[in-house]
Amino acid sequence: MHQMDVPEKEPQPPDPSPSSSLLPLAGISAAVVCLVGLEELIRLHRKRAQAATNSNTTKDAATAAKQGTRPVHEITAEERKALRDPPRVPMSVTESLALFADPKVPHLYEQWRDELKSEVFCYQLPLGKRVYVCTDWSCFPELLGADGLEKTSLFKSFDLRRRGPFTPRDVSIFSRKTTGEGWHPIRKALAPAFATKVLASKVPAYHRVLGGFCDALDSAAEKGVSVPMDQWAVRYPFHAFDEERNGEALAILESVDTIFKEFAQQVLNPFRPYMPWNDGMRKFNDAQQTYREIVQRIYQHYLNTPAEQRDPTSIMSYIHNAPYETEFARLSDIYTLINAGHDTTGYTLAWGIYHLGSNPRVLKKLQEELDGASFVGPFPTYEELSDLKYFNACVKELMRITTVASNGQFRTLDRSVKLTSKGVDYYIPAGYDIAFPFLPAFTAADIWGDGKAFRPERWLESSEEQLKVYNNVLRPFGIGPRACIGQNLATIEIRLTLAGLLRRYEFDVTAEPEPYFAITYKPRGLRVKPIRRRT
Ligand code: HEM
Repeated sequence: MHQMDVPEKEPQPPDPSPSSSLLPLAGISAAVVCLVGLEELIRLHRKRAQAATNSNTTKDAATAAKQGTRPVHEITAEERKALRDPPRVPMSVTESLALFADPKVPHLYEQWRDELKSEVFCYQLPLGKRVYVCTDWSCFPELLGADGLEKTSLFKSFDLRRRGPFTPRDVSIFSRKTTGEGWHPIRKALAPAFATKVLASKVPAYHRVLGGFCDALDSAAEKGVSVPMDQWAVRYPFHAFDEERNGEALAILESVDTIFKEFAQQVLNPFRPYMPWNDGMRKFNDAQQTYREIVQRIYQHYLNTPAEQRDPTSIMSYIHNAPYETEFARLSDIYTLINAGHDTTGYTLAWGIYHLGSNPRVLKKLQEELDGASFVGPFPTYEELSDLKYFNACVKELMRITTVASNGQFRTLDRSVKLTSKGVDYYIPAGYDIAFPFLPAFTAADIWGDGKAFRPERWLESSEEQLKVYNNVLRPFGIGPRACIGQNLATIEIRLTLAGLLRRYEFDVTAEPEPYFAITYKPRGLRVKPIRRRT
């Protein structure tokens, strides 16, 4: 039997214990570095990035052409004069600090856009950091497409952390560089696992998971009690690896808040990973330790399965066979796929139940369509759902109005760019991060009219021209080479589960959700009472 050599062979972690005699010294040094030197370091770094982009334009273009990577057009001093600086959100340092701890950021993008009357703007963070924001979807393809910007290095914070030195070869598919070595071979090796044909062949397994969800809802319905749907919906997504390990996956998700909080802190202070005495870092490290063990168990379970019993088309088999540079990167991908796959689909389902539970008119129409369709088994299959027009419109509307990846795509400006929005040419300087949030674009009044209303009819009654615009804007899985690898899995999962549940139950919303952003956009606190339908 193949035994895993991770993490036994890993270097031991630096001792995070507060009793270390070096701790006070380390604390003082880090504090000095953080408080005095950090701003200067960041300023110098930005200056260097800017100078490098300015002086290396021709060299970069030649190298890029040679390597098959993107060419870089740098803005000349002459061009720069004609460009406008994006407006800045008026905000004090205290306000910006509070902002990063606030889980409602996606809404602020819309608020700022309206207050500043501009789809392109920036906000200042402490320590010389600045984040640019573009809410104008028509600018997305140029900067997120094939020759677009690189993912921000901040995404590394979402990776499984190695004990001891963490190298660029250890990061997951999520945070690897698009242009370097490593990302393409792994992405190519994993992509077949997410082909619709492969996923559709696993529908019987998905139905078993759905059956478990229904058993739990039946029991709640019999007792007449309400259930916390935000928590339940993440419990039942079809597990990316195998049905038995669902509990393990959940344990990872349970501490997603810890990761998010720490991520937000690291945006403000990139030295935090080197401050193991800090309480937030300590919790983060504890969570990471737990995750390393869980992910290791999940992979070991696969390795312990005799080869002839393994499903060669499972995601885990593809991970097992992919050409990872380090064994740790393999584990990091298992972790990333659980994180990226479970929480997103789970909360989309929870939002779906909320929207349908609180829109009796829409639910009635949808249930009439589902009742009128003929399904062979107790739950619909993927193919059986494809022709249900109103159902399809409801799913689209759900992916739009409370899109779970609400903050969209986040990139680093490795060059200065000209961004044209609503007829104005803006200058965005190299060295900063730029956000392309989805929620403002998916609900904008100038595109959707009543964009804040859950109205599936917009997908059925609009002109062809209008639908073309809608479909261009609504890209909840992102665009470009880094768009979501799991979008087919998510789509199948959301469709099968929603149709399966809504044929069987009415959902009485007993507690309204509080929209909450922690990596994804969640209906926190949503409670619903399931009521079995008489069909
Ligand atoms: C409703 C469900 C989902 C939504 C809305 C969603 C959305 C997204 C978006 C917008 C991105 C692009 C991020 C960027 O470019 O910065 C992304 C990337 C990614 N997603 Fe999803 N996702 C969903 C489900 C899934 C599932 C089910 C999986 C896997 C099991 C998954 C795995 C990934 C991975 C690995 C990436 C990074 C791809 C790369 O950088 O090459 N996602 N997702």
